[in-house]
Amino acid sequence: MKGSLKGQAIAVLTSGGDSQGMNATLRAIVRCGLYAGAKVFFIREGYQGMIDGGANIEEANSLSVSKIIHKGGTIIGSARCNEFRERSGRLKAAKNLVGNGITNLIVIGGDGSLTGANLFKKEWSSLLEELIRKGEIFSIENTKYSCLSVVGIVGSIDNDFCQTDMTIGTDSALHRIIESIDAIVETASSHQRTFILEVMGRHCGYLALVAGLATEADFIFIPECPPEGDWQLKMCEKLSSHRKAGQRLNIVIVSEGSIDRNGNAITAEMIKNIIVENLNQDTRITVLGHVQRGGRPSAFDRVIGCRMGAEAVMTLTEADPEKIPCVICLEGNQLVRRPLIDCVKDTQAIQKVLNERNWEKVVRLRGDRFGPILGTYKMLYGTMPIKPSFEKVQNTSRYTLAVMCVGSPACGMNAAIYSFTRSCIYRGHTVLRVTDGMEGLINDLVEELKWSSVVGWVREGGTFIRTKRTLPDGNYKKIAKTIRKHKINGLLVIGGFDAYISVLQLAEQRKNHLEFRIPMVVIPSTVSNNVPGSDFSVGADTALNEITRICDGIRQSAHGTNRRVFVVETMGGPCGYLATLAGLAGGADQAYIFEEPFSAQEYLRDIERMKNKMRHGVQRGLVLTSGKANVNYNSRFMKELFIHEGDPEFDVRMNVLGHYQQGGSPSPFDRYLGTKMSVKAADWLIKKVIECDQPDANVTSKSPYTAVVLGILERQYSFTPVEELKTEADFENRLPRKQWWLKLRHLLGILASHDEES
Ligand SMILES: Nc1ncnc2c1ncn2[C@@H]1O[C@H](COP(=O)(O)OP(=O)(O)OP(=O)(O)O)[C@@H](O)[C@H]1O
Ligand SMILES: O=P(O)(O)OC[C@H]1O[C@](O)(CO)[C@@H](O)[C@@H]1O
Repeated sequence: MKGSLKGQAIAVLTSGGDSQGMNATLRAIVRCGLYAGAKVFFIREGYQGMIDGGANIEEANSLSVSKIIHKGGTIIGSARCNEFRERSGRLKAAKNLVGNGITNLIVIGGDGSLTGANLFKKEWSSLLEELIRKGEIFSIENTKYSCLSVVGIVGSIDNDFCQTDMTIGTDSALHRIIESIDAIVETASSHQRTFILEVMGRHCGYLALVAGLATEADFIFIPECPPEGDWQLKMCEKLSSHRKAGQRLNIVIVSEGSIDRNGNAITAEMIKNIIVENLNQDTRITVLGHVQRGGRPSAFDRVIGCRMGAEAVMTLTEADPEKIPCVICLEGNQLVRRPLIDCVKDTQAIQKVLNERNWEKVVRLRGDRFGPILGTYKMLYGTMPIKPSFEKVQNTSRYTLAVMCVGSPACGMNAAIYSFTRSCIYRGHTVLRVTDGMEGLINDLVEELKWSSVVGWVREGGTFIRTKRTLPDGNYKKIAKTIRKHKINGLLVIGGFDAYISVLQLAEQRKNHLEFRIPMVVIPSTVSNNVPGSDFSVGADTALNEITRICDGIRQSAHGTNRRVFVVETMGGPCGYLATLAGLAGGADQAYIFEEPFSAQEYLRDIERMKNKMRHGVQRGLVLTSGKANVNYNSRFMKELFIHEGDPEFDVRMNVLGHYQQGGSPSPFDRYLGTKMSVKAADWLIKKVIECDQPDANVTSKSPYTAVVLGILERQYSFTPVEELKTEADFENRLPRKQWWLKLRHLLGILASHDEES
C-alpha cells in the first residue's frame, strides 16, 4: 500500500444517520490514505457539504483524527440531503470534487447514502460533460478527472444492508439496548412489571431480534415476521405462562417498523393496551430512541471500522478506471468487496417485498443469518414445549446429553448452556449438567437441567455450572464409570485450551474405554481466544470491551497531568489477541505480544518514538502488553525501562487489568455467539448420536469426526476433529499455530504512527 496513491486525492464523507464506529473508520482512512501517499480530504456534513463545497471540503492530516476513536457519532458531521437526490445537486458536487483535484471518493453511510454514491459514479462522465458544456470546468480537466473511483462502507445501526453480515454501529447499538434492558429487568422484577421496549431499526428487525435473544425477551415484534392470527391472545398466553412458571417480569421488544399481516403498524402503545386489558399487568413503555445511536463505540465497531477503512483505501490503490464501485462487506470474519450496485439493488428489493407482504421472502432476503436467528429465538423463548418434537428417526430417540465447562470462566458460557439445554429439551432429549468440569465426571457431580432451570442465565457472566482446569488425564476409569452410570450419549464441553485438551484426551482413550466413543464437541470459550479450530471464542469480546473501556478511562484520567505513558497489561497468557485487538480499538501506540518476538531493543526504539511524539506535542501514550509477551523482559522490567529512559520527557503508570477482563456482564456478541454455537452444537451432537446409535442402544463411534471443535473459520462455522487439530496446536505455549488476527499487526503500526497528538 505504501506510496501507491502518490499524487492522488481521496475524499471521505459520512452520510445518513450517524453511527458509532464512524470515527474509527475515518481515522483509518486518513492514516492509511496518507501512508499510501495520497492527500485526504474530509467532506463535512455529508452530501450537503459536497454540494456546498468551500470550507466543507478540507484537507485532513494525521492530527485531524487524533483522540476520536473512542467517540460516538462522526466528527465530520452527517446529514440527510434532498438536494443530492437531484441531478442539479450532484452537478454542483462534481464541480467541487474536480476543483479540489479529487478522484477517489469513500462514502460511509447506509443504503440511501450508498445508493446516492452509486448514482453519482454512474453519472460522473455525463456530469463532467455538462460542466464543460456550461463552461464551469475546462476540457483538460475532463481528461484528468474522467474517472472517479468510489468505495462504500456501510455505517448504520440498522444492519439492514444486504450482503454484509454487519454494518458499522450495529454492535454498539446492541450494547446500548442490552445495557438498558438489563437495567430495566431489575426494576421490572422488583415491581413484577411488564416492560415494552421500542428499539430502532427502521424497517429492519435485526436489533430487536438479537436484543431479544440476548436478553431472554418474552415476545418480540419485527417487520419481517408479523405475528400471525390472533396474536394478541397468543402473546397474552405466552406472557402469563412465563409468569406462572415463576418469572416476576415480562419483556416485550418492539422494533419501530413493526406491522401486522395487513401492513398496519403495531405500536408499543397498542401492545400495552392489550396487555393491560387482558392480563391487568402493571405495564410500562420505554422508547430507547437516539440513545441507541450514541455513546462509546464498542470494541467490535472500532476494530471493524479500522479494518474496513484500511480495506477501502487498499481498494482504491487497486482500482482500475473501468471497475464498478464496490462496497466493503463483512462475511463471517472476512472482509470482501462486493459490487455496490448489487448490494443496493438487493437492499431495495427488500422494501418492495415487504410492501408485497411476502414475509418468507423478506426473511430470506435479509441474508443467510437472519432466518436461523429468528428460528432460534422462536425455539428458545417459547414456553416449555408440552409435546417436545422428538427426533423422528427411531423409537429409541430420547437421548441424554451432558454439558460442562472446563478452564477459566468466560462471559457467554451461561448463554451457551441456556441455549444448549433448551435446544435439546425442545427436541425431547434430556440434558445433564456436570458441575466443576472434568472433576464433575470424576466425582459424579451430575444432575438434570430442566427447561426452567436456566431462566435468567443469558445475562450473567461466569458459569452457573462451575468450571475447573482439571484434565481427564489419569482419571479415565472414573470418568467412564460416570458416563456409563448416567447413560450419557453425547457431551458438550465449553471452555478454552483445556477444554480442547480434555476432549482430545478422551478421544485418544477411545481404544481403551468404550464410554468415550460418544460424540463430543468443544465450544471455544475463553477470554484468550487461543483455541485451535476457531477464529473466535465466546468471552473474548466481553474482555476486549472491558479493556477498551478501561483504556478510554485511563486516557481521560490523564487530562491536565504531565506527559504520561500508560502501560497496560492484558490477560491472554502468551496469546496476543486481546493486546492486539485492544490496541486497535483503543488507538494504542504499541502492543507487545509473544507471537512477535522482541528484545529490549524494541522497548528502547519505542521509547525513542514516544519521546519524539512528545516533542511534537503529544501528551499521552498508551502501550499494551500481553501478560506473557516476553519471558525475559516482563512488564515490570518494561515499566522500569520506560520510567528510566523516558525521564524527563514523560512519566509512566502501569495498570495490570487482571480478572476485570473476565467478568462483568456478557457483551451482546458473546451472548449471541454462545447462543448460536450451542444451538449448532446441539444439532450436531443429536445428529451424530443418531448416526452412531447401535442396535443394542449404545452410542459408539471411533471416527475422529465425532470428537470435534466447533469454530468460526474465515467465512463459516466448521466442525474440526480434535485429533486433526493436533498439528495446528502449539501445546507448549497453548496457542493455535495459525492466528488470523496477526495480519492486523501491520495495520496497528500504520494507525499508531501519530495517535494521541494533541
Ligand atoms: N436515490 C438516491 N439518490 C441520490 N442520493 C440519495 C438517494 N438515496 C439517498 N441519497 C442520499 O443519501 C442520504 C442519506 O440517505 P438516507 O437518509 O436514506 O440514510 P442512509 O444512508 O440509508 O442511512 P441510515 O441507514 O442511517 O438511515 C440522503 O439524504 C441523500 O442525500
Ligand atoms: O435520526 P433520525 O433522522 O430521526 O432517523 C432515525 C432513523 O435512523 C436510524 O437510527 C438509522 O437509520 C433508524 O434506526 C431510525 O429509524
